Amino acid sequence: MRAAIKKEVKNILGSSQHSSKDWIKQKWQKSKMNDIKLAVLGGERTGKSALTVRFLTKRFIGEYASNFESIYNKHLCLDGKQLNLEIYDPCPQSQKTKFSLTSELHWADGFVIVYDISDRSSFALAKALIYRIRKPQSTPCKRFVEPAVILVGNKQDLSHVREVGWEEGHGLALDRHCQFCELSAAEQTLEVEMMFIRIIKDILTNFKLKEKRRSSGSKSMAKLINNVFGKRRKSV
Ligand SMILES: Nc1nc2c(ncn2[C@@H]2O[C@H](COP(=O)(O)OP(=O)(O)OP(=O)(O)O)[C@@H](O)[C@H]2O)c(=O)[nH]1
Repeated sequence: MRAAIKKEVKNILGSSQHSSKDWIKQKWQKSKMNDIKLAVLGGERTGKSALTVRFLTKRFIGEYASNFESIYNKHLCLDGKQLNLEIYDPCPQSQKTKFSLTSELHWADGFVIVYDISDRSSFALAKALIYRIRKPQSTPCKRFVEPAVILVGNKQDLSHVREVGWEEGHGLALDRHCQFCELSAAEQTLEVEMMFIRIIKDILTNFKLKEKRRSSGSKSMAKLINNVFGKRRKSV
């Protein structure tokens, strides 16, 4: 039954299921400025697939197969710019074995970290994931730009059984320099769309910052080379 639903979603989206091997190969391909890679991570059953599918199809299907990881592709136009979006939706097994996030950190330009407001343990996991993503680099690099992150408290329609307050989510996001929102994949289409647009815009801002640092880095290198070799030539 679940597999049939997944097949339906796949047909709607033109998504691709990848073995871990394929995915690892893809990570090292050079990204272009208009290629955006987004990883949706979080605890089990928090609604990662529901949010992704809601964004891509505007539909809420209710049950999603969770035995394989997927990368969905979407072409979109934002502020007049054509973008190729890839969204990685892991399966619970892959998340359990890959908590180090090494591959995800290399692959993704941004992260949507999801917890369920009616499940405190999912908030603890979201917190751990954010701390991992925001962990200072072991080899600091001037050109390094922190990946864009949005913390999402899903299942807002279950406020009557809430275990995590809005303030807690907001506080964690502020503390770790992330965006934050609470919403319901089950009941809201626009809010889900706005959430994805927010993170995509942050990623685009990061791209510009990286490009600026790269070009100022190569200018200073050219200046340095000129100073060293230029002077030497004069003295000969
Ligand atoms: N009430 C409510 N249920 C939701 C919402 N979003 C998802 N669900 C339900 O939560 C369950 C898990 O949703 P999924 O989208 O499969 O969650 P997931 O994080 O992708 O799950 P795994 O990949 O299996 O860990 C399903 O029964 C969904 O119908 C929501 O906003 N409100």
